Amino acid sequence: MDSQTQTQTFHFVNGSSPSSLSPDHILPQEKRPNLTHTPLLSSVPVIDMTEEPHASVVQKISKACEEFGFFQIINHGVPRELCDTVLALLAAFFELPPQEKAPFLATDETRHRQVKLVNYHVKTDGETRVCMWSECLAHPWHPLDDVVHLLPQNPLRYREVIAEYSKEIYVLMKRLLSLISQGLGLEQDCLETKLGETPTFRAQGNYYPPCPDPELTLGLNVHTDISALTIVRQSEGVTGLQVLQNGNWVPVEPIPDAFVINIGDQIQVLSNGRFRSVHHRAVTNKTRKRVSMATFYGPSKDTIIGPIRDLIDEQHPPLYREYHFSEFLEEFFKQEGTRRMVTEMFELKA
Ligand SMILES: O=C(O)CCC(=O)C(=O)O
Ligand SMILES: [Fe+2]
Repeated sequence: MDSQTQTQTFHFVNGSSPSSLSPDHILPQEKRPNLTHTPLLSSVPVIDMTEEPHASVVQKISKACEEFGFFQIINHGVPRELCDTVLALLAAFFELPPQEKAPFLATDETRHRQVKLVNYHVKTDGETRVCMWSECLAHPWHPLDDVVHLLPQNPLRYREVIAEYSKEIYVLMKRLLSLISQGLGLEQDCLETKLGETPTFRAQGNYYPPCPDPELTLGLNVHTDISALTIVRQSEGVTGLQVLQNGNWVPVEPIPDAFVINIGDQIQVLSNGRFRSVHHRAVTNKTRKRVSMATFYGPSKDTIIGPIRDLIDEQHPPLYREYHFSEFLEEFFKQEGTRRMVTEMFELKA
């Protein structure tokens, strides 16, 4: 047994042990992952960020965003040790005794807190809540100065290491936004400008303990990311993230020292549907815990989002209407627990 295998120390924040699957984690038949039907043949493209010429990186990213909405990057310049430390510290936080995690737990009253521990759920038949097999720690990642004192103090180095990681991710995020803009045939700074001067920077650390019966539950329910762009660092050696591709769930295999990048709903709209925000989910596995750190970049509430004018012509009429991002968020919260149809609400019907 290696150090990844056992997770005896993990307890859900409500004190329950992950060694048995309580009824409140069991999904109704039609929402279960159906793992035996997962094809292993194809996965999302892997792009070497140092490849020459530069135009070929732009072209590969653009193709991946059109076809998959997801890709992985290697040789990205972020120190590997730093990323490993982030995941190790996240794991250490979730493996603290429940009473130490409890102050971070979001309740109905505290759900607007900047820093919060969330156990997501799905609402089945209107009211019944099924809990996901995960715990998530959500907080801003940039700028950190205003919130660093609200982040966990245990493990001891969490604040300091997140601050360092945040600097690296900031540089990478801007670089990716520029490459994606170029892939759309736009000026390098176009997407960053359209996403506004005061973007929203949210991070979510996800912890999935080993699960006694992965067929009956999910780590994270099917969703698209409502922001613009996501950078995910995932544990090595454990598969869990799956992406919907032509009606099949395709695993995003962990590649050493890679980041998973995905397009969110706002770039789908800005690109007038050319780049896709794709449904994805996290499944669990029987023997190993899995940890991931997702960092999101999105607009602020008062930013106006709509298809970029340069991408619209007679052959490409606008597919979406313009909206304030606050409207998008309102719709998102209204649809909580149901099938995600937020982007559809802003579609212009021919
Ligand atoms: O755990 C993962 O790899 C996926 C996380 C994710 O989709 C999210 O946090 O939005
Ligand atoms: Fe996601």
